[in-house]
Amino acid sequence: MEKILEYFPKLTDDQRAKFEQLGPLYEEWNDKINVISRKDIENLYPHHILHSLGIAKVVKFRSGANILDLGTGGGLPGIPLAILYPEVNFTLIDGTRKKILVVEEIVAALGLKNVKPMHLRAEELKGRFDFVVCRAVASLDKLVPWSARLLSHEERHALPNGLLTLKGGNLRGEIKALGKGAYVEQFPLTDYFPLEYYMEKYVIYVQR
Ligand SMILES: C[S@@+](CC[C@H](N)C(=O)[O-])C[C@H]1O[C@@H](n2cnc3c(N)ncnc32)[C@H](O)[C@@H]1O
Repeated sequence: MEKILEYFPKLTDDQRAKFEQLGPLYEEWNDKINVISRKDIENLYPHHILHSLGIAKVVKFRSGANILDLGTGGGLPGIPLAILYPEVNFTLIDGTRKKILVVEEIVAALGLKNVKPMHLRAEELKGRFDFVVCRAVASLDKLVPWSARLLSHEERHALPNGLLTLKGGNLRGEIKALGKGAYVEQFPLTDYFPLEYYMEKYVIYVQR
């Protein structure tokens, strides 16, 4: 929790309380349904919650924005972002029913009113969003077409609507495979969180 407070020092009491509740909730649910590597659950805050919030360092979502978390698993990055942005609407989808059950339980326990969990594959979803966010779901050549048809044409952020995905390692091949038509920007997470764990971890932005 200290790392969250260090890099997000302006949290309200309510946000802080909700982030504090996340630890015990994920521990409880991860014992029943594996949504976070059991080896790494002790690093929930510095490795998973802070990682999810990396997206908020790249773009500040505006009040009333609609954000899709594609392949949310147990709610990452969507739940931490929904705590940080209570005035933004989050739709969290996953193709695996039991993972959405965990999201539903955590959202209910936190009393988050701005999160809509749905058991659905991205290819079946209808709707329009300002940004599609995701972590550890698929290669860019899959994520880009899945998200492209779901992005709204109405622009209301400093960054044009697009895909924001958390990825790591050498991404040159994946980015090259998208071809010259795609505008891609790579934001190193060490710019925001100067920690060894975040070396070679990025937010990848692909413009609609
Ligand atoms: C490795 S998990 C990552 C979960 C979460 N984003 C995280 O970082 O903890 C990938 C998830 O993406 C989901 N997924 C993969 N392709 C999908 C698709 N086309 N539509 C919806 N969910 C998908 C899988 O069911 C799985 O739960």
